[in-house]
Amino acid sequence: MKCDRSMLLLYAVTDRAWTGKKTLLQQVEEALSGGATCIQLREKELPEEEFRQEALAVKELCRRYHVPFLINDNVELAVSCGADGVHVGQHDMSAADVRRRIGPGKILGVSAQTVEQARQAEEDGADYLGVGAVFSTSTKSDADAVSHETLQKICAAVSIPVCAIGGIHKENLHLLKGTGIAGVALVSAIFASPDIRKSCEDLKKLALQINAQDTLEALLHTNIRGAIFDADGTLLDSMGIWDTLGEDYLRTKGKIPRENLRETFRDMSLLQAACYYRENYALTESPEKIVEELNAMITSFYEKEAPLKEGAAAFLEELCQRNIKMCIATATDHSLIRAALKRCGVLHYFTFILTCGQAGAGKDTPAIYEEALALLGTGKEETYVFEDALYALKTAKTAGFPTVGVKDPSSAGQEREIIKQADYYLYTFTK
Ligand SMILES: Cc1ncc(COP(=O)(O)OP(=O)(O)O)c(N)n1
Ligand SMILES: Cc1ncsc1CCOP(=O)(O)O
Ligand SMILES: [Mg+2]
Repeated sequence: MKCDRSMLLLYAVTDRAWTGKKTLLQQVEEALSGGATCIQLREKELPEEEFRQEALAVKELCRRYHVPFLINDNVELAVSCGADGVHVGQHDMSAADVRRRIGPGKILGVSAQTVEQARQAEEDGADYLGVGAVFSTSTKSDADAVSHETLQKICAAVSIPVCAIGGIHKENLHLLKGTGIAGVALVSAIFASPDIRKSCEDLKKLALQINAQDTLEALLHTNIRGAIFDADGTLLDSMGIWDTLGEDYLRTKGKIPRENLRETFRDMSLLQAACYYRENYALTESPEKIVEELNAMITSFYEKEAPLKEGAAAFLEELCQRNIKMCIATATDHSLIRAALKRCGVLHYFTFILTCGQAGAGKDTPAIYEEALALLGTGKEETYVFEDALYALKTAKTAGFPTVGVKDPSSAGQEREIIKQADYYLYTFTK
């Protein structure tokens, strides 16, 4: 029995701290009946012979449920009792030595906290990685913290499946959405629960939802029939223009910007920004002329530069192959978005471009999404709204649309909330 991604979906790692009136064997059976997809026997203090007897009993139980049975740390016991595999960490026997000892047919799980360790483990013959602690945990006092960014990087760096571990429970499991993990490994959320079977059932449902086997892949297997895409920050890597536009403009006038002018575009209209530059940098042009020149720079950016996000073209093609109707819903000028999408070679995927101007309202109300939906002619529950901005995503979600959050640096401060709110979260369009 070798490892595949589905084995890691709901990985129960034992701990006898909470057996109470039950035996560990009974607890493991409850976990199996609740849908655990893998069992790891983790005994840190049990005398060797008791460990062996227990291992044999748990092995038989797992056989009945056709679920892989692994032993933590003790490689010799895993070999002698015929377990399906063994899990070792960075301070245990080296992965390469374990692989030599157990042979090619047994499952080898290795803990990794960094990309380097992950790559090394794969090279040494690991079948899967356990990465954590991804949240704070009191189950393992010496566990190093692993950020979600590192978890995501590890998933992208290796081709073996990865499960997250450490402090995961029902309330925070969704935060792992989109990291690329195949599943979650849990100790206390399962074995400290008064109703292990029910907890496993609930956790498995959540794990299935966030299982980013590939979020893109998962999305394609939903009921999706229509897709409403925001443009800036979602399909186009265009938000950066606002960071530099003010400074770039002043430089064209031979002025040296004294400050970061990003706020002038975030908090002011173009006309207000023009007046601000005029007053603070002694420009002689009228505010209207400055607006015209700023607009020319913006137009040039969309017409000549604004790039498509990596992988977006291939994703749109996949949606198109599946006959999914697509449109754009944007607050930006129609002609600018059209020009950028045309230059990037993806305009033909969209039935139409709808702007907030045309809908008569911004994305703080659902008018644009409702109008786009009516024009697409698909059902609301099968029409997914793709947005990078939290406020827009919330509007669509509140209006009853399934939502897909798309990562963009401009929304970095809101990322956690977007992940929480969105039904799916795309860190990237690349597979
Ligand atoms: C699935 C899984 N992932 C990680 C670990 C941790 O292993 P390790 O770092 O060796 O720590 P201990 O569990 O031995 O205390 C694990 N056991 N399982
Ligand atoms: C074994 C292990 N490895 C990293 S964190 C951890 C403990 C996980 O336990 P819990 O799920 O109760 O936080
Ligand atoms: Mg260990």
